[in-house]
Amino acid sequence: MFRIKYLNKISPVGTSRFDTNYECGEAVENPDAIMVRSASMHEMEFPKNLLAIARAGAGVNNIPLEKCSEQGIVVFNTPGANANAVKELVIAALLLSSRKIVPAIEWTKTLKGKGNEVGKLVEKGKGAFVGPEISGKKLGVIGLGAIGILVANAAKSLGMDVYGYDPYLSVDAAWGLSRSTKHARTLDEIYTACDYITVHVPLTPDTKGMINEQTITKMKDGVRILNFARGDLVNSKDIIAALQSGKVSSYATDFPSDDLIGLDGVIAIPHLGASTPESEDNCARMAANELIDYLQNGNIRNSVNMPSICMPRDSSIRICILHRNIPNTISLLSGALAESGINIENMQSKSKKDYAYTILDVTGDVKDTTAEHIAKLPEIIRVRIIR
Ligand SMILES: NC(=O)C1=CN([C@@H]2O[C@H](COP(=O)(O)OP(=O)(O)OC[C@H]3O[C@@H](n4cnc5c(N)ncnc54)[C@H](O)[C@@H]3O)[C@@H](O)[C@H]2O)C=CC1
Ligand SMILES: O=C(O)C(=O)COP(=O)(O)O
Repeated sequence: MFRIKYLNKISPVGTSRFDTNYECGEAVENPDAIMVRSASMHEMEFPKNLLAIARAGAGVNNIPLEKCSEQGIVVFNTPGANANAVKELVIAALLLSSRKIVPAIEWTKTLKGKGNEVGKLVEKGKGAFVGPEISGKKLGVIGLGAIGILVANAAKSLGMDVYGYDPYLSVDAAWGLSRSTKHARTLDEIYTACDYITVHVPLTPDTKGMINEQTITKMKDGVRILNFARGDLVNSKDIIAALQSGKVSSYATDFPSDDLIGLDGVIAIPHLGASTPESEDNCARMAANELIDYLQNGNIRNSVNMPSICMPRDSSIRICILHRNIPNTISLLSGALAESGINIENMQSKSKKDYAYTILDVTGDVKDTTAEHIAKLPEIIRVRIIR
């Protein structure tokens, strides 16, 4: 029996994947795995038996990754599962930031009760809400991952001239990107050329505050900035000053903060990027499948802190070992198993930065003490035997 704790509401399309071998819910104690969306886990103490955390979504800045790695907790996310939902909201925000739609709707409400005058008042007042078309304008997309690519391609099909910047662009991503996207080799190319700039990078120490006074200065006067990635990518104080001076004409964000709410030029949306039934279902399904395959088979797919390994199961006993990525660990492991008369039938080992994962399918008399014996070897973080 595995225990799964939910820290946020997770779509039943995912939770229904857990059969009677699982006890699941928000009240579950001492879990073997956690499913989470945006709840912050930084202050949490993790139980010793916690094996995995699945983020039903993309961003993992709410999870203490280093602490998880040190404690042998595999962290999964669901790459691309909510990308279309975010893309659609970003396209809406491009138009909202251009056409003054929100203040215009608010103004229209003030005409309530004016009876037959409404039509005349509309025609008289609409001049205050003129805004440019996006067709033919330059859009800079920073971060060409699952979301950035969809945004770039959709903007292209709406007639925009799209510039993309991503120094770590994956080969798969490159295949998906419209060939007409202009390759910006530096951020400055985006900053100086673009009328609209949209950010789609993860929040990390490197990207925190990347949109700030210095970078805004390089941008075109009247630039429109969109942030549907994470609030801390943009320095609030600096963007507010730039809005007030007119340097930035609009800031659309999915991450409202107290200082931004209600300011002229700010379009603040309550983190709705992934809030569609389709994306909630996709993320939950993918996250649940990742957990099930890890808990039952030791397979790792889409982990952000550990390498991916998927090995089909046969009738052997499986030993799963999370360890540090240092030379000689594999030979220590095989030596320890040989001493206990255990034969390795199949194995895979992969590393990711400082950590590595090894799956051994074995035959022989595997006792529970075997795991304890291996766990005492240097640099071993966690050992699990799956029968
Ligand atoms: N508003 C919302 O509800 C949602 C927000 N997000 C946010 O959007 C971010 C991106 O999501 P995905 O596209 O799904 O992730 P992804 O991992 O597919 O793409 C991120 C891209 O950013 C690139 N990148 C990393 N550092 C960079 C840098 N310094 N400069 C330029 N590019 C850089 C990577 O190479 C990668 O291609 C997430 O990390 C999350 O914070 C994601 C989903 C929903
Ligand atoms: O996937 C992401 O990174 C998101 O920001 C979506 O967050 P949510 O699952 O809607 O709380």
